[in-house]
Amino acid sequence: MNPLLANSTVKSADAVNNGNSSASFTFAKPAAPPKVSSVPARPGKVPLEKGYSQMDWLRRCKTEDMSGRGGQALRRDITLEEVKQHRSMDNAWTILRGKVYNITKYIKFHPGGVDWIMKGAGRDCTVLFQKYHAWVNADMLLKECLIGMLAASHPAAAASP
Ligand code: HEM
Repeated sequence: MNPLLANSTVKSADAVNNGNSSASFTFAKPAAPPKVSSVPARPGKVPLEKGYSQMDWLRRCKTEDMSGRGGQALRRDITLEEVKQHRSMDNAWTILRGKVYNITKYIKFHPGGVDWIMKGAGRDCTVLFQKYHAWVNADMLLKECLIGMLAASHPAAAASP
């Protein structure tokens, strides 16, 4: 009989040593494990296509024009209305802490998957970003995707440095 199993009845060592075969004790039935929801607490990372790791991304950032600025200076006049025009897979901008990024080329590299990052396309993704991964260093990862800053008149522009 396995004493680790619920309600196993075994003779105690004293009982055996004393020849008192009537002494015995019962293991308490362990509490049932807590019910676990089938919905994960966090959505988790998705498998990415070969060649789409964060290391691949950083390597490509050294040679490709990721922002689409084509060497033009950073802008300081981007409005939310303009950002809203860029919310498709092949043309996606987002606002993060007052900065405007062209994330089109990053989409397939996003470790959380395309669907998640597209929720931030054409809008301010700061709240979503903070919710899922406030620790991610977007300044570093999206450095080459920077187009400019939100126009100073926009409330979210206050978050820009
Ligand atoms: C726009 C810039 C974004 C960047 C640079 C970015 C970057 C990343 C990185 C590096 C990870 C992996 C984190 C890890 O290793 O634990 C990740 C995971 C993830 N991201 Fe993003 N992300 C961005 C936007 C978003 C947005 C807007 C959403 C939600 C709408 C989102 C949702 C997620 C989720 C759900 C994961 C999986 C988290 C997990 O591992 O549990 N991301 N992202």
